[in-house]
Amino acid sequence: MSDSEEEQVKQAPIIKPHQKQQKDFYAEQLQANEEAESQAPLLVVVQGPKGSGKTTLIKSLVKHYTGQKIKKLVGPVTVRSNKQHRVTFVECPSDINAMSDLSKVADLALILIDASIGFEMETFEYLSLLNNHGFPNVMGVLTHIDFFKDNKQLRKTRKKYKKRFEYETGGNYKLFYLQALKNEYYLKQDIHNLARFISIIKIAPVRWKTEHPFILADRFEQGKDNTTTFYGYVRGCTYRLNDRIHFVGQGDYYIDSFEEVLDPVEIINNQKKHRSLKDTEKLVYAPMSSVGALTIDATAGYITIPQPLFTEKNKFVNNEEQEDEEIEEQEQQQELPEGVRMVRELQKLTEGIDKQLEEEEDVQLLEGFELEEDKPIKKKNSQQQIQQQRELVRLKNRVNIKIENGTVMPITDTLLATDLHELIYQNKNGINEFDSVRYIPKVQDRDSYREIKELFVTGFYGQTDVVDLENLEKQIEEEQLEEEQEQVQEKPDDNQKEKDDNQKRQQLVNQLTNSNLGLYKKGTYVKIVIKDLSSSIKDDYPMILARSEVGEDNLGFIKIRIKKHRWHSNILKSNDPIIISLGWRRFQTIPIYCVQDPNDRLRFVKYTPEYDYCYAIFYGNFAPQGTGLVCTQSLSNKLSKFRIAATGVVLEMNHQFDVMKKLKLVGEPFKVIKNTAFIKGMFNSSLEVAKFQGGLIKTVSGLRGHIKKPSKLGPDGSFRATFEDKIQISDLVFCRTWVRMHIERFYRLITSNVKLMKTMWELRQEKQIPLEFKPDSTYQDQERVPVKFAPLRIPNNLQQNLPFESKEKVKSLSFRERLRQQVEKNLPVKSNMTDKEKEVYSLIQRLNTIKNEKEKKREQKDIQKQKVKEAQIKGQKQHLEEGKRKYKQQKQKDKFIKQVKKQQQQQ
Ligand SMILES: Nc1nc2c(ncn2[C@@H]2O[C@H](COP(=O)(O)OP(=O)(O)OP(=O)(O)O)[C@@H](O)[C@H]2O)c(=O)[nH]1
Repeated sequence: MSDSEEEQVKQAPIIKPHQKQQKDFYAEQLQANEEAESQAPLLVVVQGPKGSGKTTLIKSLVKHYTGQKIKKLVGPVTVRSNKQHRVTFVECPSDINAMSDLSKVADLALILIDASIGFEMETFEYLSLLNNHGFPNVMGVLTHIDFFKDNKQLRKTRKKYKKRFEYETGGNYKLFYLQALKNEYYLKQDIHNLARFISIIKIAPVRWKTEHPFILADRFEQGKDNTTTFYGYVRGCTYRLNDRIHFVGQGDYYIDSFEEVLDPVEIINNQKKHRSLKDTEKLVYAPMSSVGALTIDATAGYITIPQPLFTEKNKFVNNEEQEDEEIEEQEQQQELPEGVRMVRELQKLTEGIDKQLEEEEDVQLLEGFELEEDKPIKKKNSQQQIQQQRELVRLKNRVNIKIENGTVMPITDTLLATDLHELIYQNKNGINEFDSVRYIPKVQDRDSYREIKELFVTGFYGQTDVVDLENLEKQIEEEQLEEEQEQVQEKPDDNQKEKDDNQKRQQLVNQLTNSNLGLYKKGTYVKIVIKDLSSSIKDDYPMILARSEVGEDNLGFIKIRIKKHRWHSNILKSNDPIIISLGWRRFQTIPIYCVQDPNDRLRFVKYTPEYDYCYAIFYGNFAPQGTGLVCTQSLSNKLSKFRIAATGVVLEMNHQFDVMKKLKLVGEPFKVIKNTAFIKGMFNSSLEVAKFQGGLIKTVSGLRGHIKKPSKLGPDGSFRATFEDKIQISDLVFCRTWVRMHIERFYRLITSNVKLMKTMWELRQEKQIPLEFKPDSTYQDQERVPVKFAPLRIPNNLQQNLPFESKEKVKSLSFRERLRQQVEKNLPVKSNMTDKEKEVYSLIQRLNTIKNEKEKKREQKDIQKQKVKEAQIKGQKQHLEEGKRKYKQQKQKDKFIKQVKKQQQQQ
């Protein structure tokens, strides 16, 4: 061994035996956990709009898996799909609460789409709910395809729906087609394909469920002492028992008792490889529905026997009719299976078989066959039965029966078939059981087999059929050999046996410790008792009992990222109540919306943006970061508009959040001395000024300044401020401030009998209050007078010190300019013109003056005309608006009066 290798060996950790044991133990535990995890029934939620075929689909699937027919479907239905796999089907009502609850628990969602209508609003709502509560596996199912008679149109529609479904679900999920209905069930082949897909589907883990155990109750009972008992499988993950439970949609309750009970649809744990089920192993568990003839309600179970099987025929019908009916019945019975026919005939009997046997000698046990020789053999319907008859008669003529003491008794002609059984099997222990399939008595040992064999000796005693006996012996020997071989094969080696024993023991220990520690693994069937349930339970509504996680029932402020749903018609308003579905709980709260400024300040916004994200802060129960949530505005199920108002995700939880609203204080200067200005109108008292001392202020023109001290000049609340330059007296001065917004501590858990807070809109509608008119809030035309600034005059001192570039230059003036200056300064003007030129010049001047005057007048007229026109238009507009307002008010009044009258009439 080289040095490096030696070093490696030295560095490698030494695994001690007890460490290995521990490692093995953990590996086993892990494996056991994995096994247990796979054992919870797959929860399939069947969702779709009204009349899309949800019930029909569940019934068809149950019939496919178990052969059982469900008459009335209520609540969850669990079926055994194969030995290791169970499936629970739940129908999802169109109620938004039920949809939201079931979207949180589904392993697989079957989304039904009625092809004759197309995608409906519920489908999009449910997809949105699934999206925000951790997207589980989804599958689309297209029903009502038989609505399309034209093949081309059908193909086109299927393609269109497939494309849309893929777009909505992200392209990873399948869309199944259910071609048609046959006898109120979908076609076998379609259902077979769908069932196969359900059985093999790999379930994507949803984070919420892997951390939050729950029970979807499939049965409940209400006791006399105000207790309610729920039964269901533990799902999600291992249930660690605590003293409280959250009944989704009902509230939190203390657990009275919680225990494991017998699983109604157990997994079959045998080692055989094939997983398919025998008929006897097929099982459906639907305690609230009526399956086949069995109906279970809260207090009792009933078996329904179809009408024709138990009603006695009317005895007073005339004979002809009766005969006709009998013929009809016979014809019907010929089509029925033999077993059914026998049972029906037995039901017709007015007295017991024993009595009939006593009274009559020729009672038939085998139909169409009489053992009495005198009587002719009756005509049979089927060829097979005739053959059977002949063989039996032949047997009867030849048979001699050996009785136990060895004597041979010849058969009498009148021997009854019933006596045959007694004669053959009398006093034989262990051979009374019949294998009804093969008609071979079950035998414990070889001797008894032989004894029975002797009973079937044909002919006289002594002339036994030697070949038969040999065959039989051979057969027995072969069977024994086979049995031994099987035993040898099945016999496990000692190690394996020991391992199995250990495993069993470990399982038992685990079970005991788990139940003592209050751990209930996923897939355990449990019974939960809670007391004093405050409201009644609807059995067609999902009953989800979730573990109350520590901290999740605490209340505090939560910051979420939220986005208005693109299909919701209105934007959301701050301080308007909203219903939020977060975690297991649904509650009403009052959020305020905000956005984040670059300096991390949360700035209040009155409405949510139309297409963008913003933040919302509300008072609610805590949920882990990253949990998705869905907001709705009401619980009403009117489908007039898209019910999901917004969706979001939890970002942060805290006892308080600072959401600030911008507030601009405006003031006017009333005295300006150089860079100092005295400002009024910004504050109401000198105390307020003292609070803002040192604060930053700004003029409209952009000059910055500081608030100095309260001033005695001017009204109360005036102050002295300094600016970086002298401000104008006409300037406005602003002070930008922020006000902390109050977030309401309002929280109302949604239960079945909760009263919700109304939104402003609802209140206005109810009380007929029109929108408040604020004249200040309306936009008005602004008339801005242009400011006349005084000409710039630079003092001589300053001008002398200025650099040459900025100095005033000596300009050479033109003749005209010089003239104007002379006129302005009243200096005598030297004229070079002749008299004639002067005359012409003065004439031109006069004409110009006249022209200018005329133009001036025309301009003034035009302006006046324009003003008149504008005034006319303005007047018309105001008049129109006034008219509109009055009309609206009148309409609202009429509506209100009508409602009042209606209410009075109803009273
Ligand atoms: N022609 C045709 N009829 C169908 C199909 N699927 C369902 N139906 C019929 O549609 C009707 C409604 O079916 P249901 O299974 O009760 O539908 P649902 O979704 O459970 O209805 P709700 O419980 O009212 O929400 C029944 O009369 C069905 O027979 C289909 O593919 N083709």
